Amino acid sequence: MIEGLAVETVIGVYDWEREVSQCLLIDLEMAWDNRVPAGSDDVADALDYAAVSESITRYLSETQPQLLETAAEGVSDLLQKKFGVRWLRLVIRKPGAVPSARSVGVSIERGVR
Ligand SMILES: Nc1nc2c(c(=O)[nH]1)N=C([C@H](O)[C@@H](O)CO)CN2
Repeated sequence: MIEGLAVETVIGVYDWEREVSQCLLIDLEMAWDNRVPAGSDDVADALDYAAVSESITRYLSETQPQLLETAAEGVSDLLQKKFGVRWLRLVIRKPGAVPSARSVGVSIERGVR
């Protein structure tokens, strides 16, 4: 699980948004058989949350999508292909995008538990 991962990137549909960096907040739940790393005590058997966090940050910094939906589907594909995650629930929030709301964002669930 990863909660509140802050990623700075260019994100948004308006012209002014293509000129600035904004912060996204990411919450992520992922299915993984934790009995294997618990038995081996080896991070190589675990879903390394540091590596996952770094990959998400790099991916969003490089792709600079317009929509949160595009960002969410791209991150989901990345995690399934690169890390073999078979199920995930992902929330991407864009704080401040709607000033009268505490936060707005998208939530997706992909794969099979
Ligand atoms: N469903 C979405 N609606 C909107 C998005 C989005 O990514 N998904 N983005 C914007 C703008 O970029 C907005 O965040 C600027 O404040 C508007 N609606």
